[in-house]
Order: sequence, then structure tokens, then C-alpha cells
Amino acid sequence: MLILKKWYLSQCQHCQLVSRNVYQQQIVLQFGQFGSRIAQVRLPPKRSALVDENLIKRWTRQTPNITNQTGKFVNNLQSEAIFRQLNPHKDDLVSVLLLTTVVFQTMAADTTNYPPPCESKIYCHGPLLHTVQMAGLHKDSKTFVDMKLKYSPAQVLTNFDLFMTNHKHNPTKADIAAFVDDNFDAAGSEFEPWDPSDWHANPAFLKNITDLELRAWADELHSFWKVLGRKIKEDVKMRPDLYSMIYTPHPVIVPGGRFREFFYWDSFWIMRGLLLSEMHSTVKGMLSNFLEMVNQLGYVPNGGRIYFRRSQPPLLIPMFKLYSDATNDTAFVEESIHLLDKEFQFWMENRTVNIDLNGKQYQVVRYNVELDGPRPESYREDYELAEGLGTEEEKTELYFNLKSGAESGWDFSSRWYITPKGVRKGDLIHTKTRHVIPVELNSFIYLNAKIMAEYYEQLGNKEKTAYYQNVANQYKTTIEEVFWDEELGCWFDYDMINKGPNKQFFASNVFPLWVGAYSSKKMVTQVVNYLKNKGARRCPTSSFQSGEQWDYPNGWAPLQHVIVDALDKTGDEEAKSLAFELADKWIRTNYKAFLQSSPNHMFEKYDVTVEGIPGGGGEYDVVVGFGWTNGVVMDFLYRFGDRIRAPLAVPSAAAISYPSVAPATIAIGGLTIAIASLFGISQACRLATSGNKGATNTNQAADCRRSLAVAYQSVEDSDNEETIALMQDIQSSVDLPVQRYNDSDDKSNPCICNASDISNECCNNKISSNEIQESAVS
Ligand SMILES: OC[C@H]1O[C@H](O[C@H]2O[C@H](CO)[C@@H](O)[C@H](O)[C@H]2O)[C@H](O)[C@@H](O)[C@@H]1O
Repeated sequence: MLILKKWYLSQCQHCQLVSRNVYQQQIVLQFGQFGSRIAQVRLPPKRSALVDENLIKRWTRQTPNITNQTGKFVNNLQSEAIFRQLNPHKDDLVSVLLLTTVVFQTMAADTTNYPPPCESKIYCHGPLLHTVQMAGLHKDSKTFVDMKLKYSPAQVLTNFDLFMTNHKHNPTKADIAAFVDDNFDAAGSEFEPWDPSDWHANPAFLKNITDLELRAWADELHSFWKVLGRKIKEDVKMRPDLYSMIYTPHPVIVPGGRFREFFYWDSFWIMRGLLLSEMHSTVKGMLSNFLEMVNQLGYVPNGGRIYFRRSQPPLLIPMFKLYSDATNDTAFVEESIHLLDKEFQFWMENRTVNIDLNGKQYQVVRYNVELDGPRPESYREDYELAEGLGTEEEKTELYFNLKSGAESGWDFSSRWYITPKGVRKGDLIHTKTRHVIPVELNSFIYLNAKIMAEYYEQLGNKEKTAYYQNVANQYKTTIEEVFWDEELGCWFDYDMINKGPNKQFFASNVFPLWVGAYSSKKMVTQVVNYLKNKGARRCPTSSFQSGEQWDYPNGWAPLQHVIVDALDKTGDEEAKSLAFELADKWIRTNYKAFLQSSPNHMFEKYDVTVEGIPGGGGEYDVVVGFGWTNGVVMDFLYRFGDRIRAPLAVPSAAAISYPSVAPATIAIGGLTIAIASLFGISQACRLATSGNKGATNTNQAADCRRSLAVAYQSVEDSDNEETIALMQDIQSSVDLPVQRYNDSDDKSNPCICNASDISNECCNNKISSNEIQESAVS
């Protein structure tokens, strides 16, 4: 096969072999410049098939819609005729051409109709991006697309062409790394230092927090805004072509870590915190940035980069409401209302679809991004995933769904999985976001319409008030008639493929409660019962552990906040008590993780099954900082400040890294050490086993599980009820090993083995001696 590949390549200078695409015994060549958005030809692995460069040149010349650069291959019948005419006697070639025709035919639909993620041939599509991202230079694919150009785009593209020619279109990883070094500056070079002028010590909200330890923590979080603040350099404004960063004039608060720029829906919870910190002008600046983007682009992008050509959950109008309620700045509302209106129309015009249900038609909103190609910031991940699909149409559809998933903010989740057979399980490749009508998005639209009606009424615009009231009423009815399930007592996403609700648990199911889109108090009781029955007392994101980050066992600050806020403001005593319970648990887990990390960190997400453990899964390592997490903790501490208490005796083990101590020594020395070890070990285990690609390592995973089992045992031996409960939680979420004994009556000397552990002599002997008694560590 290898010789054949080489032979095919030698026939065609302008072809690139995509080695990963050796698919169904066919060799895939890409036409056009190296790696450009080009058509593919599947060649049967037969040397006799003639593919010579002249032929391809003639063919591309004579078929008017084919171009080398963009790969817009259309007009397939014509192509086939040309090929037959050129090579009437070559049967093999004809079969190649027929195949070619089929492939081109399927490609025609997507390459012709759908634009790439953005126009930039460096940051969004094209051979340079493909070559660099597929080389896997960086652990995180986002790093490359955040780098600044050293020269103009045209110059860098010319340099790239030359580079490829010099390396015979086959550069090594080291060559590519050198090219990147020569042409790009490190990621993150677009900021200048910024000290927020509206930051001041001792904001009033701190006084609400009676527990002094927690108050000190809140104070620290208040100071974190200075660390997470970013001001974009003027150079980005002067030379936007050198950056992927979108210039915004006002400084912003970013989530942190790899998220170096603003993120749309994150900003809602960041602003909740900023308003408690009395940083009104920072909030106003961030709102002004968003308005300017609506003005220029028509929508608020997912994040502050040109490659984020899609939006995120529409919360600009609710952010305005937070700000205007806190400041009474009605003049700002008045001068901005036309842009808020414009943003609302973006969703109405671009994201609505009609569904028929029980003989009635409903307009609903969905996340839907019809841009082709991999997400630039996760190029390799998306490209490789799409390689598992047969046709170009399927790939394009997957790319749409992945970007739609990113637009939802739930990137990624089993919530969007629907297999070709219509089963709502599966894997990332089954992501069908744009075929799901999300409960929370429709709730946001209702909330937006309500706020807009209120604003227009204040401004005396009767026509607009009536319009928005009407939209709000319409969505309230829809939420009840399309999403509510009386029997289960909750709302559910609507699956357009199966034409019915997805009745699995997702934290988003209860969002209508938050926006007040319900008609009776009875529904509040039903939702409270639903949450309790679903074991949502710690509120995971879903009940399914897919390995993706928006699934079990992760909990996310925005989801926790919406649910707590929703329950708390119903006025129902049971709901309020559940709200406090959830907030209390969330605070405990955030605080413990904070104390146990070194230096102290706030995390992007947490594992809700074990207190003090960050979340994992998905396509990048868990991020610290962290914008929305800080905002939500501040809000909970403020809201429940009279009764929330710091958990007692949290071990300050700086163990959020892979344990280097031998397992036997970890668990001795008393209960405290055992618990402390446990936190660190289980975190390491989770990182090593949860599908978090950055940390996946089989040996680490095995060692971790062993360490955890030993620590578990010593804690269990202590007979302490609370720690045993904790252990059981851990056990349910981590794949624990079994203990093996030589003699079932003598359990004094177990060795702890993974089923696959054959390198350990003890385990191996016992396994082969067939005298093993297995028992789960619990
Ligand atoms: O780079 C991968 C994806 O990262 C972002 O998503 C996650 O982080 C965001 C910032 O905190 C958050 O808004 C989102 O809900 C998270 O899933 C980004 O938003 C995605 O577009 C991007 O593909």
C-alpha cells in the first residue's frame, strides 16, 4: 500500500496524500495546493490507474467550476464526459474517474454552498491552518489560532508556499514548528497591563457574609478581577490583519487560562460578580463592546476571536437588565435599545424553525451554525472525528453540529447525541445539536422578549412593547405545550429527528423555572420533586457519563446558579430549601478545591460527586481562573451569607497533581492524611481516567486506582460515617480495582490489582494460581 501511495503521489505534484484517509481500501488524494480546501479523489489501490499531472491540469482547466485554490468541484457529468473523452481506452482510469465523479458529486453540495468558519486563510481555513494544526505542535489546538502574525497575511502565505516547495510538500513536524516560530508570535501577545479603575477594596457585599473564613475567601475572589482583566493593545485596532483577536475598545474580564478573550454567555455570571464588586464602569464597558459587535456583525460572537463566527446563549439583554437594575442607568438603555432589538432579531431571523405538534405549528429556536470545516480552535479534533464518517455530506453535517454545539455553550454533551438509528446515546460523532430544540434557549428567548417589552414600555414605544409582549406570550405557550411533561413534572428538549421529547435528565431541563415561563404553582412543586427524584441534590449536568465535559459527573457554575436562583425566587419553601442545599454544596466543593490546590485555584467546572474535585473530560484540560465560577460563588455567598458556613477542617493538601508518593505510605498516619490523600489521589485518578486526553495514561490510571483503593481502605477502617459516605461517592464515579486474596479467610495481606494488571507479581501469581477471591474494595 505504501509503495502505491508513493507511486500515486509521484504522478501528481499538486496532489497531497492524506495518509489518514486510507479509507475502504482506497487511497485518497487531495487536489489543489497542499492541504487546501480541496476535493478528494478516492483511487482504487491499483497501480495501473493512471493519474498524471497533465491530465489533472487539463481536467481542471476544462471543467469551469473547478479551481485549484478552493476546490469547488461541481458539474460532475461534464467532468466524467471530459475524462472519458481524454482517455477512451483506459478502463482502470475510467473506474477511477467514476469514483472521482461520485466523490466530487457529494462534495459539490458542501463546498459550493457553505462558507468556512471565517475568511482568513491563516486562522480559519486553508493549507497553512491544515498543515500546522494537523502537525499537532501544541497540546491545545487553540494555541496556534491565538498567535499573532509577524508579517502581513499575504507575506506569511507566500512564506508558506515557499516553505512547502522547499520541503517538497512533505515537511516534518520540526520543520513546521520552525515555520511557525519564524512567522508567528506567541499566543496572548495582544494585551497590555490594565488595572481596573473602578476596583476598590471592601465592597459592601462582603458584610453580608457572616462566616469570616468565607468572607476572606470572597474578598480574594473580589481581587481576582484584577488578574482576569484584559485590555487589548491599540496595535490590534491598527493592524487587525495580524491578529485573530477582535478589537474591542473597553477592557474585559475573561474566563482565564486558555480562554484569553471575552466569552459571551460567561459574561452574564462574570457581571453578577462584578456588580457585587461595584465595578459598574467595567460592566458598562463590556456591554458597550457587545453592542458594538452587534452593530458590526449583527450578533454577539461566541468569544472575542474572528474564528468564533457563531454566537452563544443569548444573554446580552439579561446582562443589560442586571446592569440597569443595579445602576438605574436608563440613558444607557435608551441609547442602546435599537442594538438590543437587533440582536434579538438575529435569533429570530437565523435560528428559528417551525415544528408541528398535535395539529398545531410552533416557532421554536435552536442553535444552528451552517459553516463548513473543522472549528479552527479545535481543528485536529474535529477533522479526525469527521474522518470516521463515509461521505463529505456527513462530514459537513457533523461540522455544522459541532459548531452548533459550541454555540450552545454545551460543547460537548450526550444531550446532543442521536445515532443514525435515532437512539439518544452514542458518541461525539453522533452530535446532532441543530436537530434538537433546547429548552433553555427557548426560555432565554422568552426572558429576552419579556425584558424588551418592559424596556420599550418604559421608553413609551407602544408598538414595540406590543410586539415583544406578543413574542413573550407566544414563547410561554410554546414552552408549556412543546416542552412540559405533566407526568414527569419537568420540561424536556424536543428532538426533531424522533419528533418527540428527550426525557433524560439534563440540568437545562429546569430553565423555564428560572425565567418564570410557567403557569401554576403546582408546577414548582412538580419540578422540585423531579429534581429530588433525579438525585439532583448536587445537580450534575446530566446523568450520563460520556467523557464529555457537559455531562455527569461535572457541575458547572452557570447551571448551578440558574437552578439555585430559580428555586430560590419561586417563594415556595421547599424550593427555597433545596436552593440553599444546592448552593451550600456548591460552595463547599468550590472552597475545598480552592484550599486543596496549590496555588489556590478556582476551576472552570467541578466533579459534583466528590467535594473539592475539579471536573474533567472533553477536549482540553480543566481551566483555572475562573470568571463565571467566581461570579457565582460571590452571588451565593452574598445571597446566603447569613447562614452558609465554611466546611470544617478542610485539609490544605496541595495534591492536585499526580501523586508521586508510594501508595503504601499515602494512607498511613491517621484519618486526616488519608482524606487529604484521597482528595489528591481521586483527582489524579479522575484526570487519568476520565477521558481527559491531556492526562490520559494507562499506567497513571492503574497506579491511581491502586492508590485510591489503599486510601479508601484506611478511611473506611476509621468507621467515620461522613468519610465513608464520601468514599462511596468516589467509588461510584471511579473505576476501582478489586482486592485479591490468596486465602479468603485471611484478608490481612491483600494485594490490589487491576483486572488487566499482569506486570505486578503478586497479582499475577494469584491470578494464575487460581486461588483468588475477588471482592470490590467497598
Ligand atoms: O475551545 C473549545 C471550546 O471552548 C469554549 O467552550 C468552553 O469554554 C467557554 C468559556 O468558558 C464556555 O463559554 C463554553 O460553555 C465551554 O464549553 C468555546 O466557547 C467553544 O466555542 C470552543 O469550541
